[in-house]
Amino acid sequence: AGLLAAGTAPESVCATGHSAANARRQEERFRVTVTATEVDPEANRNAAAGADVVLLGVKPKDILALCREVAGALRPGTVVVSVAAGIPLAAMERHLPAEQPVVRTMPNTPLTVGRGVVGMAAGSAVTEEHLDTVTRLFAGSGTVHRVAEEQIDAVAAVSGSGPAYAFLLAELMAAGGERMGLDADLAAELARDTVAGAGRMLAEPGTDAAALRKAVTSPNGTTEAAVDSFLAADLAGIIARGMQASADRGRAISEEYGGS
Ligand SMILES: NC(=O)c1ccc[n+]([C@@H]2O[C@H](COP(=O)([O-])OP(=O)(O)OC[C@H]3O[C@@H](n4cnc5c(N)ncnc54)[C@H](O)[C@@H]3O)[C@@H](O)[C@H]2O)c1
Ligand code: PRO
Repeated sequence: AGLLAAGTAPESVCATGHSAANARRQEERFRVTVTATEVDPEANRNAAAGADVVLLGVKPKDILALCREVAGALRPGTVVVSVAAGIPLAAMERHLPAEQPVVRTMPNTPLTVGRGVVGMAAGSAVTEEHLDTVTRLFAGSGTVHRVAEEQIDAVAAVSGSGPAYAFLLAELMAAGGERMGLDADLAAELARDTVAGAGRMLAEPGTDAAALRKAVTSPNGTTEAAVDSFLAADLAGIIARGMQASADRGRAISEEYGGS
């Protein structure tokens, strides 16, 4: 969805997946070619053979097997792009032909609505031209940031996993509203629209989260009471520890699945 929103022509995309039924659904939804490995065991290799860019979107535990599967089909200049959390560039490079350009990315789901964020780190055979190609793929549906690979786990902790934190906030605000006697549907709608509206304000150029928060916080008013209560309960520490857990999990995935 993000690639198409960014302007990639549907007829230039060949996607693959396991299930034939799901492949048909995705073809209808996105108007791209989708082939299923349960019907054609060569689906991944055939898709890779014709591609300028191969985007690997499987679970981290499956990435290296997929690299081995498509390795023999890749053309020398084809850029392999991974979105997998935790899987190091060096591990993918070990399972692909020598000198294959590999780019490790950390995207997020708001790409599907044109407001995504992507962190991107370059493998050893990647040129500026390859990075420009990958940047163009994502840039129409979000912002793309080049980072050192050592920073990708931190990018995942902020922006890769980040949408879930905002959705969790909406869930918890809805539960809080219900607890105070609001109808469940009304509480959910108020919370959802509030998080979405605040996101829209943050998306305006030149805005600053702290300044927007202060504009809502009247001295000695209701917001101040809530914010003081959050901070007294160490919300800052809670968020920092959660983000550290995300980054730690990235490193653990590297050790679990990226070492061989
Ligand atoms: N969901 C996110 O917000 C997000 C953000 C950044 C990165 N990622 C990364 O995206 C990847 C996918 O995560 P997900 O949660 O979307 O998983 P998912 O299970 O929803 O998607 C994986 C897909 O890969 C298909 N698949 C598995 N093995 C295959 C194979 N050998 N050939 C073809 N298709 C195959 C599955 O059928 C499935 O459709 C992970 O590596 C994750 O780290 C996800
Ligand atoms: N989703 C993936 C995960 O939860 C990577 C960041 C967002 O592991």
